[in-house]
Amino acid sequence: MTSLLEIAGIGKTYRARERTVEVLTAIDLTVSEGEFVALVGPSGCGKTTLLKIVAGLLPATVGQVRFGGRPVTEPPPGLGVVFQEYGRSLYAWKTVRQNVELPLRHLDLSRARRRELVADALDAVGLGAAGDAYPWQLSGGMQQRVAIARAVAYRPRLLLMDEPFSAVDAQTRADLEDLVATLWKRYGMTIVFVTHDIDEAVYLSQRVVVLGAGVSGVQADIPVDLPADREQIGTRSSARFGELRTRVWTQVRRTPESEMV
Ligand SMILES: Nc1ncnc2c1ncn2[C@@H]1O[C@H](COP(=O)(O)OP(=O)(O)OP(=O)(O)O)[C@@H](O)[C@H]1O
Repeated sequence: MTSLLEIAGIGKTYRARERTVEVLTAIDLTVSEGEFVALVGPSGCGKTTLLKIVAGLLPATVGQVRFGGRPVTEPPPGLGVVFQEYGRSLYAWKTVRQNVELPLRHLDLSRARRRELVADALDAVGLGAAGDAYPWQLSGGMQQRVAIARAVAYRPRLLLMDEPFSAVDAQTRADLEDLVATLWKRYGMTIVFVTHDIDEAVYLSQRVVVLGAGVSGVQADIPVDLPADREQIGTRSSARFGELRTRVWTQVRRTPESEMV
């Protein structure tokens, strides 16, 4: 597989008045085209910071990110992002359809093609009938489906997701996890998924990357050799799932100040 994303020697130090905080040190990570990678680590270890650097939203202090072979210096085309705070990422005064269509307006597409992509994305997330609704008329889980539809309508090569399901109830969360797994296969995207939830990381991904607080480099990179077809009850109750979650937990707990839930 060819590598789509190359993170090389990334370090980030935040400087605020007299205080400096070194958040990331010497992070090297390569993600292949089509891979699903989960990123976990204790609270404050810099997961969101790393995602923002990869997205071109924040400059690194040292190191380089390459996406599709090109250095990332600003948000690159072909990259989509879904954050936790979906409520704030949707425009309340625009309909669901208009929200999903918005990023497509920057692309050189005919109106008919744009409409086709929006309809396909809304169907894919199970909201084919909700195009005329406004976000505030929808439940939290449905709003997050809109945010996901908006990202996939754009057909990104790489989708970055930052704790996208931490604000929804357990049942909705399970449904959204399965939705993302289906979309990943359907669109052939590469996904980097940040989560606090180790079981979620193992359930969804092909590889779990552990970042440590105050640790130089990636702490662990654990392949998830579960069958490709996963199912909430069967997969999570398998012996191999249990072994993998224990391995990831052990790595996360090795880091000081662990605050994992
Ligand atoms: N703009 C900023 N200025 C100064 N410090 C910052 C800034 N943004 C983040 N930090 C600090 O950097 C550290 C890492 O934050 P970040 O949000 O990347 O971690 P995280 O692993 O995603 O945390 P969580 O799991 O709690 O979301 C934290 O200590 C945070 O307080």
